[in-house]
Amino acid sequence: MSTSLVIAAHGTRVGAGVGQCHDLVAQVRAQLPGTRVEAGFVELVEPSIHEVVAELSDTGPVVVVPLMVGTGAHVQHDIPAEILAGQGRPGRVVQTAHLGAHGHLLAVLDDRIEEALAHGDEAWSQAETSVVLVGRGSLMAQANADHCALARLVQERRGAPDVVPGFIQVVQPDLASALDRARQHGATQIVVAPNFLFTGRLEKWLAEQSAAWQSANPEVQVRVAGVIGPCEGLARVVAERFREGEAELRASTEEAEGSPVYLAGLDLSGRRVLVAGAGRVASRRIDKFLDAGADVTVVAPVASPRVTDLAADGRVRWEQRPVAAEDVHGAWYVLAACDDAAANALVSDACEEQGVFCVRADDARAGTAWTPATARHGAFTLGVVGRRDPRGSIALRHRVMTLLDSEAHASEED
Ligand SMILES: C[C@@]1(CC(=O)O)c2cc3[nH]c(cc4nc(cc5[nH]c(cc(n2)[C@H]1CCC(=O)O)[C@@](C)(CC(=O)O)[C@@H]5CCC(=O)O)C(CC(=O)O)=C4CCC(=O)O)c(CCC(=O)O)c3CC(=O)O
Ligand SMILES: NC(=O)C1=CN([C@@H]2O[C@H](COP(=O)(O)OP(=O)(O)OC[C@H]3O[C@@H](n4cnc5c(N)ncnc54)[C@H](O)[C@@H]3O)[C@@H](O)[C@H]2O)C=CC1
Repeated sequence: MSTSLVIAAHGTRVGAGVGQCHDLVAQVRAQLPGTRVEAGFVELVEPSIHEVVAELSDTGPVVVVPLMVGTGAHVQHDIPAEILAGQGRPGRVVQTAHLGAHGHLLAVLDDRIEEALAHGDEAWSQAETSVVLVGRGSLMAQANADHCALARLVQERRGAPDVVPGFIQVVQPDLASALDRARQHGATQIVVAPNFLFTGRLEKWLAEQSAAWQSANPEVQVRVAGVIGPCEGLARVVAERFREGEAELRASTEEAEGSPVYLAGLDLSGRRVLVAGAGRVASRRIDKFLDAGADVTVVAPVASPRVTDLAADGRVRWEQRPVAAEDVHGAWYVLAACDDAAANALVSDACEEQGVFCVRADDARAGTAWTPATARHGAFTLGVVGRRDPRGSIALRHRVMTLLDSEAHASEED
């Protein structure tokens, strides 16, 4: 079932801003062919986020990407509440991170500043121009701190002399104070760059406040850069957030499904096991076959020292040649661990035909058995097998063994 994308936007009273948002939605659609992409709005514009979430989550999983440059009350409270209100079955809708200081967005901010430098009676040089980067301002300290960090990132990226953060509402420094600071730092040319997504009332206030400050400070020249606007860079960040959300949904579905294989205990004693390949992977598994009393035949042109020793001691039979389909005859269990996919395929095909379980070390899905991560605990063997995630199995085994160890130490101290 394909996953849909809801772009959770703010909304504005300004029609042109709504139009830009719809343009962006079209650009995101072009980036994600085959994915249904719809916009929902926190306020001022229809439809609301919960309406869109309700409609799309009816037919499948949904990723909600907050179309917000910073984290704030909308990202932390309003959008989650809208999702709760809209989702039918829980677990099918995820909210991703907001846009944040993504590299593509930094590049777009850079473009807008460059456009302002080039635009006007004369081109300004980057080295002689300071920037005031204007954010919206939030009641949440973290959002404001993120904006200050963003200003620093813009400065490092551009090598600009000075990038001063300022806020259009709620907190200090407001735009006029930020411009004062830039002037105190020695600026004679300043670009006011809004970190706003689309045109709207914030952009209008920004223009008015910049003009007012300019007339009070005629010795300094001020230019105002454009908003981020609907553009490829922004669309790419949204598409990337969508893919992150999809991966999160996939992981949680997989978690709910568990491992696809059946974990069995095989009695291999005296039974023939064929191992094709005698390298690193084969060697670590052969010892476990021997522990279970198996009659092991190894077929490989080159063997590890471990296998050579075992063969010299007569504990395994090693046939020094490439493996053949006939080698599977009479085997109860087969490990294909050659570093050659064609050789492994030849073995797993023969096993499939003869109804013999076969581990494909190079391509689990082409085989019919998987090796669990194991550990001994007294008379018991623990086995962990996952969703084709050996490192996850190793990590879980480690956690279990650490718990068992700490239990043992605790009982020693008693
Ligand atoms: C599906 C499975 C089928 C099977 O082989 O049985 C499988 C498949 C594959 N593993 C691959 C890579 C690695 N696997 C390990 C390690 C272990 N792999 C084991 C089991 C399994 N591995 C099966 C069930 C997994 C599950 O639970 O989901 C362990 C637990 C048991 C054991 O091997 O005895 C053992 C821990 C041993 C211990 O510590 O005791 C390492 C680390 C290392 O070798 O040092 C790497 C290197 C890279 C990395 O770290 O990721 C590749 C890509 C190969 C390629 O690049 O071509 C495939 C192929 C694929 O996924 O299709
Ligand atoms: N499932 C797992 O846990 C892991 C699987 N792998 C996969 O397993 C494969 C083997 O890995 P390693 O043991 O590290 O390789 P390795 O290079 O140490 O050993 C390869 C062995 O295959 C043998 N071989 C090559 N062609 C053969 C043929 N036609 N017939 C019989 N034997 C043949 C070689 O002689 C050698 O003994 C890798 O290609 C990799 O894809 C790698 C790491 C972990």
